[in-house]
Order: sequence, then structure tokens, then C-alpha cells
Amino acid sequence: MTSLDHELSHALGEERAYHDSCRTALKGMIDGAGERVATGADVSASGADAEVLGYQFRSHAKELAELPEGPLFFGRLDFGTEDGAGDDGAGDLGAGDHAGQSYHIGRIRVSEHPASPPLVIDWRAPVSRAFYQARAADPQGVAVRRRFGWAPWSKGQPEDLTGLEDEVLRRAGPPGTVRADAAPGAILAGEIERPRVGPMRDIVATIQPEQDDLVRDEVAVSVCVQGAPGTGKTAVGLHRAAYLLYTHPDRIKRGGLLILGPNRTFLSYIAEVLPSLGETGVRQSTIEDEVARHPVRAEDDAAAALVKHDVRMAAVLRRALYGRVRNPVGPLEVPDGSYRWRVPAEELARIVADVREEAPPYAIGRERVRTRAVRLIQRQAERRAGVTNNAWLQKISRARPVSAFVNEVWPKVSPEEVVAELLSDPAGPADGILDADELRALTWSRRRSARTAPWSAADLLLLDEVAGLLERQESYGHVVVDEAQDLSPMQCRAIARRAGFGSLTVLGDLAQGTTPWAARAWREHLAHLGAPDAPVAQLTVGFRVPGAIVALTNRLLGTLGVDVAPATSLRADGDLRIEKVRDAAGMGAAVVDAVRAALPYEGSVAVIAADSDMARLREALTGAGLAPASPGELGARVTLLPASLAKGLEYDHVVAVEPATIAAAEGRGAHRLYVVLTRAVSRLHVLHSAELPF
Ligand SMILES: Nc1ncnc2c1ncn2[C@@H]1O[C@H](COP(=O)(O)OP(=O)(O)OP(=O)(O)O)[C@@H](O)[C@H]1O
Repeated sequence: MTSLDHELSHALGEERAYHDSCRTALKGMIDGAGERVATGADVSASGADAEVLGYQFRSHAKELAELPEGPLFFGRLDFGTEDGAGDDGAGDLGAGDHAGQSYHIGRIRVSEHPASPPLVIDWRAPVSRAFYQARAADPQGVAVRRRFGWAPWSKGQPEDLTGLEDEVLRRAGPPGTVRADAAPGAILAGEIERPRVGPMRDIVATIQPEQDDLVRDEVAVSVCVQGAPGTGKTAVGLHRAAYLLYTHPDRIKRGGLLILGPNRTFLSYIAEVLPSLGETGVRQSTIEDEVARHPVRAEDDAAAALVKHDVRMAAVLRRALYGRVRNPVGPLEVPDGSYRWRVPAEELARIVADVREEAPPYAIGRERVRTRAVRLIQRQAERRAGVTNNAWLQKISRARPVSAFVNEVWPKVSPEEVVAELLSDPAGPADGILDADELRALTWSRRRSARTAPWSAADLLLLDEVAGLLERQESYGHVVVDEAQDLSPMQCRAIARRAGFGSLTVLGDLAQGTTPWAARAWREHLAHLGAPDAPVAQLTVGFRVPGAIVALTNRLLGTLGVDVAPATSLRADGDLRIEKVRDAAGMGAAVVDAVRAALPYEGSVAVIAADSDMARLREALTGAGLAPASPGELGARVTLLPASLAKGLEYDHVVAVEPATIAAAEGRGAHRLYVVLTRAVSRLHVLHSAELPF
């Protein structure tokens, strides 16, 4: 055994013992939280306090009990001493309060007692930042950064520390520093290149500096991340969510945090990441689910959908709603005992005009009109009969003539009524906004009522827009929007309403825009999202797609007509194979062969093809005894996936079938193909009988 081996095995032994003590402390934390739940109600003074305290104890105990298993730390920071022991002459080390300290960094804080110094520091704590940001040119006080390598762990088994890697940020580290047992970055490289099966995992141990900057950006600031495929946009968004929950618990938890993804398959793929970081109370949803006031029972043709997703519909809907507001036709007369109060029509008209001008939400406007009319009556009454009281005010406010007046000038209306009437006959509100073809596309084939209309997915957006005009939407504290390039302006507006008082993290890639209304530039899109000034950061270093495949997809990128930087790859491994199949009839057999050839490798295999090819390929694979799983079945060895569902997902081995058919299937087919080809973590096998479109 060399002295280096000896040092390493000694260090490993020490760290294993330290992990054991952390495990014991965590057990103490869980038991302690459980005990407090049991005794909490007794020790507290009043019933109400007991309830609040009990709730807090229960939530904390539940959070701890739900913590996923696994190693309790992934890194360690050794800060240098201010007096420069071991200093290389770099001057002020900037270690500050941490000089000479050593901290283990993990997913959550672990301590023996709430008041005692932590054994493990939460990765989101300010001091942990140096773990992600320190580098030789700017050590931030750190002498040594240690990364730990753990064997894959399974439920109920003790964690197994297999390696550690020290990065000495100052030439001479403190005594006892272990030099890496592997090349620098081997643990990071291993993490990036590991096979993928099952749901997405957190990247907390290996967040890169430019990702960390985005994760820790100010809560009040909305940010947009434009990133090539596999650059970690989704990962950044999820870690930012966890960071904000930790750093601003009151502000974010009060409003809540919403994560929006493109579809449920994607949501189930990312569902485990936040719980693995100890955060369970986050809503993960799609914009379709957020606006689902009714089930979708109708389908729009392409032309109708295009109009309904267009931002001009916001103006049409506003007109349709406010077209109901009228000038009073006569005075308001309210009998009151022996009196009869009278407000002339001109004064009423002024009230209506003023409230319109103030532009509150429609429902508030209605009450404002009522209140102001009643106030005029009150003034008359006080002049005549002295002071009025609350009961009198209530009586007058609800008096039949007052309600009749309000209903006449500012009628009560539901979103369903507004939209059903508009789609039955949009000519008036759309006049000068939509052209004749658009009007035709928008109009229902026959008049329908608000109660019986079958709503399409896009109609639900129109309803949501009107609901937002009627009443202010409750706002989340923060909203993370993934695959944001695909949203329509009307969807963006629905999201903006949900982040009215909060901030946004907008993630996307203009090159992966596949919807007919996908964004071509961020600035306008961000304005629809209510964050016109959000800075746009670019991520270009890919963690997923290997270099050979990126070279191919960058060629395709050049044809997509979007202004985004080409991707690079951190991965030197990986394999690209392009195979010509003699004719389309032989494609099923070729796909079966390709899957068989992929199975000896570790990891997941996905066959991705045009949606229209699904049935044929499922039959071929099942017939060959390779029955494929469906997209939502995570952890499967072989999945058959329509191109339309591939976005955001990744597989070790991708068999991409007939690119020409994928590209020809829709208006933005070339973008769809770009998405499909960038799903591969290790190997991409392209099968084609038709000419390749790149
Ligand atoms: N710092 C990192 N360390 C290790 N793995 C990382 C890191 N950043 C990202 N990854 C991994 O790279 C893969 C791609 O990340 P992610 O899905 O977040 O990228 P994306 O930009 O959202 O991709 P797409 O545009 O295709 O949706 C994931 O497996 C993720 O865990």
C-alpha cells in the first residue's frame, strides 16, 4: 500500500465514522420531532396556540419522516486560516468567520440538537455557496473542496462511501489533505455519464457555477434561461424552487410555489426531484390543468385554435365584457319610508364613467358603482334626516331599485356567458381586431348557451382570461415555467395572472419550439408573461447529449431559423449510428433489431417515432417479445414514445425512427425532430428509409 493509498483509506474511514454520527443525529431529530408532536398540545397555553404549534410540529415531523434515504452529505469545505497557515501568498483569503472551519454539505441540515452547531450544512445555506463557486482563481476562503463518491444505495441498506476527491484551491492545503484518488472531476464525470433509468434525480452535488448563479438569484427578480438541450434548465428551475423555499420560507410558502411543465409524462419524470431535496409542498402542474374550469369536450380545428391563442383575443374579450356596461337610461329612485330618494341620470352616468376609467376588476367595479350611488343617497338622507347608520346603509344598498340600477349599467356576468356569447357571434367585439377569415374560424357553427357549450382546450384559456378580468387571480409567490417557448401568448397571460405578485423563472429553448404559436424571441414572450424586463441568461454546456450527437443536432439547428447559440457537450463518450433501411415495410424489423442491439448496454432504451407510426411499431416490438412500456411508466427498460411526448425526457439509448416522417408531420416538424434527436444520453441510432432531412 502506498502512502497515498494509506492516507486515502484513513480519510475514508474517518468520513464513514462521521457519516455514522450524522445518521445517529438525524435519527435523534426524527424521534425528537415525533415526541414534540405527542407532547406539543399539552405544553402550549391556549387551544389556538396548541393547534398552531401542533400543526407546525406535525409538519416538521412529517417532512423529516418523508426524507428520502441516501447519504447525508456529498461534499466538504475546508476553509483556510486568516493568518495564512499554508498560504501561498494569495493575500486576503476571504474566509471571514469561517477561517479554519470545516463543513460537510448535504441536502438538509443535520445537528445533534437544534441549538448546537450543525454536523451537516444545508446546500442552500449561504456558506455552502462556496462549494459551487470557489475556484483556484477565486478560492473564496476555501482551501480544499472535497467531493464524496457513494455506491448506489437501496432502501434499508447502509450507505457505502466508496471514494473521495479533494480539490486544493490553494497550493498548500492544511495538514492531512488527501489528494484525489482519481483524476480531478472523476466524481462529477461519473455523475454526468451514469446510466439513466427511472425518474430525474437532483444534481445538488454537482451544480455548476453558472447554474448556481441562476439557482440563487434574488427571489424578487424574474429570470429567463435560454438553454440548449440538456444544459440543465429543468434542473436549475427545480433547484431554484428548493432554494427559494429555504431562503424565503414565509414569502414563498404563503403564496405557494407552482412548477409548470409541458405534460403529465414530464411531470411524473421530474416529480421526485423536489422531495429528494426535502421539499414536498410544491404544486407541479400543466397550464392546461391550471385553467381547467371544465373538462375539455370539444376540439378546435387548427385555424380556430390559432385565433384563440392569439394575444389579440385579450382585447376582443375585454370588449365583449365591457360592452355590457351601459349608461343609465333614467334616474334612480329609492323609496325609504315616507321619503323617496332620487339620483339624476347624469350623476349616475358620471359614476359609471369614473369607475370605467379607474379600471378595477369588473366585479369590483360593479360593487364600486353600487357603493357610490348609495353614497349619493346617503348624503341626501343626512341632509334631510341627520346621521344614518349601518343597518340603513345595508338596507339601501340591497334595495330593489338600487340592484336593478346596478344590473342595468354593470350587469353581473360569468366568464362562461361572456365567452359563449362571443363565440356565438363575435362580429361586434372583434370588429377592427380580427379579419374576416379569423372571424369565421372563431365563430361556432351554431349558437350555444353558457351552460351547455362543450369547451375546447383553447376555450378554457378564454374563460380564464375573462375570469381574470372579473376578479383578480390569487397569486403564487413564485412560478417556474419549463418549456416556456411552447406557450401561446394567451397561455403566457394565464401564467402572468398567477404570478401577479410573485416572480417567475422562465426556462426554455427557442430551438425546441414545436407549437404553432411557439416563441421566436424571448423579449415579447416575456412581456406576455408579465416580466418584460427579465434578464435572459444562456446555458450552452450540455450535460446530456454526447459530443458526436451534438455535432449532428447543431447541423439541424442551423436550419431552424432561431437565434440561439449552438450547444457544446461535456461528454466525450457516446455513439451515433445512422442506418438506411431498404424500404418502409422493413422498418418494424429494423427497429426490433436496433432494440435488441441496445439491450446488452446498461440503462433505458426509447424508440421515438412520429405519432402516426406508434401502432405499427408497438405491434412489431410486441410481436418480437419486446413489449414496450408507455411513456408514463418510469423505470422501464424499453419505452415506445411518440415524438410529441419526447420533450424534456432523456434515455440512455434512443432509436429515432424515420426522421423525415417526424419532420413532415407538423408545421414545426424540424423543431420536433431536433427535440427527438437530443434525448439521447449515450447512444443515438437513427433508422431511415426515406431521405434524411438534415
Ligand atoms: N450540474 C450537473 N451535474 C450533473 N448532471 C447535470 C447537471 N446539470 C444537468 N445535469 C443533467 O443533465 C441532464 C439534462 O438536464 P435537464 O433535463 O435539466 O436539461 P434541459 O436543459 O432542461 O434539457 P431539455 O432542453 O432537453 O429539456 C439531466 O439528466 C440532468 O440531471
